[in-house]
Amino acid sequence: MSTYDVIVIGAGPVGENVADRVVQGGLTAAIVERELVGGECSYWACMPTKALLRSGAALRAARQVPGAREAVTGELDVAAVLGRRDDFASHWNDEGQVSWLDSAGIALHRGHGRITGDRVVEVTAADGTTTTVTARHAVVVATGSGALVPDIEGLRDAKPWTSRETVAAKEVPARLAVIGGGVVASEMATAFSQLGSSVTMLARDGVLHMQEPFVGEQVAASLQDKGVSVRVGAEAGSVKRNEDGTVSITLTDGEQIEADELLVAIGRTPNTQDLGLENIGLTPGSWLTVDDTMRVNDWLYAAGDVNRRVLLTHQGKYQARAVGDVIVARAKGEPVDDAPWGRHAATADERAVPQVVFTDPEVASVGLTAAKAEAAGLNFRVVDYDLAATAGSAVHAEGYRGHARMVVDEDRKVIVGFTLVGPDVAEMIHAATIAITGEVPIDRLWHAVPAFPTVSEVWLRLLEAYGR
Ligand SMILES: Cc1cc2nc3c(=O)[nH]c(=O)nc-3n(C[C@H](O)[C@H](O)[C@H](O)COP(=O)(O)OP(=O)(O)OC[C@H]3O[C@@H](n4cnc5c(N)ncnc54)[C@H](O)[C@@H]3O)c2cc1C
Ligand SMILES: NC(=O)c1ccc[n+]([C@@H]2O[C@H](COP(=O)([O-])OP(=O)(O)OC[C@H]3O[C@@H](n4cnc5c(N)ncnc54)[C@H](O)[C@@H]3O)[C@@H](O)[C@H]2O)c1
Repeated sequence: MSTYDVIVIGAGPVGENVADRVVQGGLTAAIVERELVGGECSYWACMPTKALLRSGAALRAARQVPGAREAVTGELDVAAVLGRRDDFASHWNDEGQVSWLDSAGIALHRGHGRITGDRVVEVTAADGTTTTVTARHAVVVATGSGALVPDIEGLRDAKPWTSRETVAAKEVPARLAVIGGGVVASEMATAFSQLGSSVTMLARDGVLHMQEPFVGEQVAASLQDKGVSVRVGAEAGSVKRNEDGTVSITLTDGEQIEADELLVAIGRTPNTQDLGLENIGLTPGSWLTVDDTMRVNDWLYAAGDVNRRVLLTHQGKYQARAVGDVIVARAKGEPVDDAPWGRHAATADERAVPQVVFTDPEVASVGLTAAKAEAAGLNFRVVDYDLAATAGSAVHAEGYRGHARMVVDEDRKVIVGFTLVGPDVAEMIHAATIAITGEVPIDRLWHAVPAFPTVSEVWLRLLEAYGR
């Protein structure tokens, strides 16, 4: 069969969810994938990175509780951690996800997809053979993103690691240098220092600087405690891979840093370079601009990383649910609900994006930072509280250190931003996501009583500090 109702290019988490939603809505769908079904997230990003980080976090947690601490007598078993990572990456084999596609009734075309005309996609398989597939209703681009490598002298020739090589590393380098201070840089500096690397982080613009300022301060301090050299403001001027395999990085101020491997983690570039965008009047290599239903034009949609709205799996999958449903509605001539917070609009992309950074301490945030509330021109108030002052934190871990901030829209009396930094705060953020998405009035939140003694008691303390 070469004609389907919907063709999805890219079988990452987003593409898979679009196709599933479309089929559940009664249409036929094919997915085109050039590498592994499951995409970046399954094999080189979310899952394996969290597996690399979790063992160190569990060890830290045990060491912070007297009684458990005494039971921990050794160090991390590096081989076991890497083995667990391999399991989480399904040993880079996509059989499991392919059988899921099968069971969901989604056709798979393996190969590189290129758009050659309206609703037409040409698929080039690994052996060079081509197939043409046509969509009756829509083509959805869900091709994701790749690592951005900047034009630093000698960098490309030095064959740096991107997130892919780092996440899939078979051995732990003795010395790892990292260019970047964002999410990948911070998580991988945490993971590799736990695994025994001596890590130098060249954080030109600061550590996690897009978050509230106290986040970067606490994460950088903790990385330094682990022996990571955090060099805020340092910029690589040139890079050279030496004959003995080591890497020399010369900073713009002339200082030289030596390492065994170099990770470049300075952001992403869209996978649209060879997608045939020129055949439909769009620019190859550009991010795809979409409306709130992920529509590019009357038959083309783009969801996930490739539209640059939010580069996170859960938010891309949320977009996938909206776009899958809206394609079905439009195909069947049913009403489209694309008003803010409507079923077919990805409104939360702008108002309530949760993110967890799995550093030690963890960072969990949703909605606006104070800086973003200021930039949006809101009349807002910031309320801060020390997480270590909750009874739950003292029980949770000795020497618990953490912080919470709530940003309140004073005109509407609702929370518009919430940030936590502290050990194991990841699971606490969904309460804030619900408060922001539900626009729960502060007066009503007063009646949401946190259980004692949990770290969530910070909600009560923040509301008291706010003036309830
Ligand atoms: C190191 C790292 C850690 C991360 N950790 C997290 C995390 O903990 N939580 C989180 O929410 N997000 C995390 N992210 C972000 C997350 O990985 C992405 O947001 C997510 O993978 C985007 O999904 P996607 O389906 O849009 O794209 P992808 O997962 O990139 O999938 C796109 C797919 O399209 C295929 N493809 C591309 N072009 C073509 C073509 N022309 N023809 C056929 N197939 C094509 C690719 O091979 C790929 O399989 C992390 C990212 C990185 C780099
Ligand atoms: N836990 C998670 O949710 C998770 C984990 C990893 C990655 N991700 C996602 O993957 C995406 C990519 O992560 P990332 O860390 O590559 O990007 P990022 O945008 O988080 O951070 C990039 C950092 O590099 C800096 N930078 C930019 N250009 C530079 C240059 N030339 N030299 C030095 N520094 C430079 C930026 O100031 C920024 O601090 C992110 O958008 C993130 O959301 C999410």
